Amino acid sequence: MVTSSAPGKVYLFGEHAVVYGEPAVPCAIERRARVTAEEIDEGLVVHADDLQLDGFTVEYVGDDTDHPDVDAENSLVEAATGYVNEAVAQVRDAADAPDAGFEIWIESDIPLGAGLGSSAGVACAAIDAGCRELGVELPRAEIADRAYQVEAAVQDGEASRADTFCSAMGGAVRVEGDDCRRLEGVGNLPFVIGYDGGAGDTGELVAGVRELREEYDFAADTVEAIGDIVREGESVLGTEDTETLGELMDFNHGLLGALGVSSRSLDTMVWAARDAGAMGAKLTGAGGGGCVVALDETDAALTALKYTPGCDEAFRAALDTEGVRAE
Ligand SMILES: Nc1ncnc2c1ncn2[C@@H]1O[C@H](COP(=O)(O)OP(=O)(O)OP(=O)(O)O)[C@@H](O)[C@H]1O
Ligand SMILES: C[C@@](O)(CCO)CC(=O)[O-]
Repeated sequence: MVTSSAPGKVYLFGEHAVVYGEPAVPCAIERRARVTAEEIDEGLVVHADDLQLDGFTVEYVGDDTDHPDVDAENSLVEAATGYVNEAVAQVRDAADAPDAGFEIWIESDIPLGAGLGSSAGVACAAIDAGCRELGVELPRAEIADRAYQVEAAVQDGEASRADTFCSAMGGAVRVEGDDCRRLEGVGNLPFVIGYDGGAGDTGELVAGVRELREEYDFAADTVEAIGDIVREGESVLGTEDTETLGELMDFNHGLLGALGVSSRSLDTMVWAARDAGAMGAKLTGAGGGGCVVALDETDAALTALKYTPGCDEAFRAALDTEGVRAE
C-alpha cells in the first residue's frame, strides 16, 4: 500500500487565456490531495469520502462502464469518477500492466471544483501512488504529462497543462502551450483565499469562453489582453514590487468578468479584500463560484473576508515548493 500527495494551486494570472496559448502563472499552495493505492487481483474499488454527489458519499467498484450506486445524473457521476478512472488507465499504461487491479482511497484538503486545482492534485497523486505500488517511479515531468492527459480526457480535450504541471512540480510555474517551466526565485507571496462554499463546472465554463470568443472579437481581444497582463506580471514577479503585482491581478479579474466567468459571490469577495486594503484580488481557476485569491501582508483582508456574507471560509495559503511526492 502506497500513499502519495500533490498540492492544489492558485492562479496569480492567466486562467482561461492559457487554454488558447497565452501564458499563465499558477502557484502551488500548501493544501494537498492524498491518494492511497493498493494492488488487488482485478478491477477498481474507489473510496472517495470527500466527494459527495447530492449528499451521497461516493464509493464505487468497477471501471469506465460501471457507475457508483448514487441517485445522480450520469454526466455528473461520469465527471466525478472520470479523473480516477483515467488516472488508473495512465498507471496501467505507464507500468505496462493492463490488467492491474487497484483499491484506492482519496482524501483531500482542497475544496472540490473551487478553482484550487483539486482534480489536478487527485490526478497527480493517483498516478504517483498507483505507479509506486507497482514498483515504478515516474519522474515528475512524466506525472505532469500523464495527469494532463487525464484532465484532457475528462474535459473533452479542453484543458491546458497549467494545473497539472503546477501540481506535479510545485512552486510557481509558467505555462504557455506545451512550454512548461518552473519559475525559480519566486518567494512566498502573501496569498489570502476566500471560498464561497460553491463550485464551478470547469468544462462548462471553458466551453462558454470558447463560444464567446467565436461570437465576439472583443472576447478574443480580451483573451490576448490577459496574455499581456501575464507578460507584464512576469517582469515584476520575484522583485519587491508586490503593489504592481496586485494591480495586475485586479486588471486580470476585470477581464475574466468580461469573459463571463465571475459571479456575484466572487465579485463580492474580491471587493471585500480590496476594500480591506489588499494589494490586489481576483478569482482563481475556472470561476463561476469557488475561490478568490488576494495579496495581503496584513491580516486585514483575511479578517474582512471572514465577516463577508457569502464567504464560507477564508484562509492563508503558503506557496508549496514541493510537487507530487510519496508520503
Ligand atoms: N477529494 C476528492 N475525491 C475524489 N475526487 C475528487 C476529489 N477532489 C477532486 N476530485 C475530482 O475532481 C473534480 C473537480 O475538478 P474540477 O476541475 O471541476 O475542479 P477543480 O480542479 O477543483 O477546480 P479548477 O479546475 O477550477 O481549479 C471532482 O468532480 C472529482 O472528480
Ligand atoms: C480555466 C482553466 O484555465 C483553469 C482551471 O483551473 C482551464 C485549464 O487551464 O485547463
